Amino acid sequence: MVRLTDLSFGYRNQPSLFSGLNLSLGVGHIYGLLGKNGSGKTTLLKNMVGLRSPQAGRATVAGEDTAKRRPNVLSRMFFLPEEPYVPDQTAKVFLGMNSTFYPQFDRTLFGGYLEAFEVPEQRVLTKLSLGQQKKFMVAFALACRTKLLVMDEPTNGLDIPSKVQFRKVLASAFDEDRCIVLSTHQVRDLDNLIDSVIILHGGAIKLNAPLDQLTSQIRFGNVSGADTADILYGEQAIDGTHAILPNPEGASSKPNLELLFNAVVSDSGILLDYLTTEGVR
Ligand SMILES: Nc1ncnc2c1ncn2[C@@H]1O[C@H](COP(=O)(O)OP(=O)(O)OP(=O)(O)O)[C@@H](O)[C@H]1O
Repeated sequence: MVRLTDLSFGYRNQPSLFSGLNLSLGVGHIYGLLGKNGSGKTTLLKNMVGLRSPQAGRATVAGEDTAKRRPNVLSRMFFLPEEPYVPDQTAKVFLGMNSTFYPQFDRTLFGGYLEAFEVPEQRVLTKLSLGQQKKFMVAFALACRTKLLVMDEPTNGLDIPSKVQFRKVLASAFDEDRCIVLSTHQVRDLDNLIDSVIILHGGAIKLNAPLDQLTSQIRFGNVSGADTADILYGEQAIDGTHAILPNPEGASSKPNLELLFNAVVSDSGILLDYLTTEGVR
């Protein structure tokens, strides 16, 4: 569905952010793109959807270069920026002007999402609070039912109940024909929501793997004392060492995204080397 091939990009008069980057994303997945502040997540997503043009290499969706901004490609994807712009209009006027670009837009679903987010439908959009504006745009993005949906930091600015609602609504909107990409630097926000993780660090994709494939090869758990010998990565805590371990017996464990992220961006390459050996990366 999405393919970045040997992609290089840097802003004018700045060092290159990516050089020869490759990434392939398929339908039927909700990807979490994780990276530190300033690692280039937004820039990567903008290259993906054609809002920035690669200096070398290609970004394609369904085989077409997104930088060409062809209408038939644009109607199949939706990019929601971190701080979406809303016009000084009512929802009705906004929908009239924008939903026509998306042939699969579903008005009933949209109304249901707004209700779930408790966003009033009659108000002028600029009169909504920033959180309500964001939820309005999330509802619109989901209701467009595009094959590719890319959301940059979708949970930023949402209160805790809204984050819970966001998970529910997104899970209900997902189907096997869609590819959803969510970026965040707040790793915990994506817990129990994504099925695949992409980690961007140092201008490269350090990891791109389904969580079930990861947990078949590694185990997340707490260990203490003598058990620490096998650890691929660990962090000391009050209740022992929160650890990532080899998983030769294929035991099931709940992925700890924060620990995984810290392990991948740490200087220790032990976990990544292990995953390479096990064929997960
Ligand atoms: N329009 C721009 N012109 C020049 N430099 C930019 C521009 N936009 C971003 N940058 C720089 O590119 C780098 C990557 O920025 P980007 O916004 O892609 O990172 P990010 O991972 O999304 O960060 P965050 O998690 O803080 O949102 C940063 O060093 C940033 O200062």
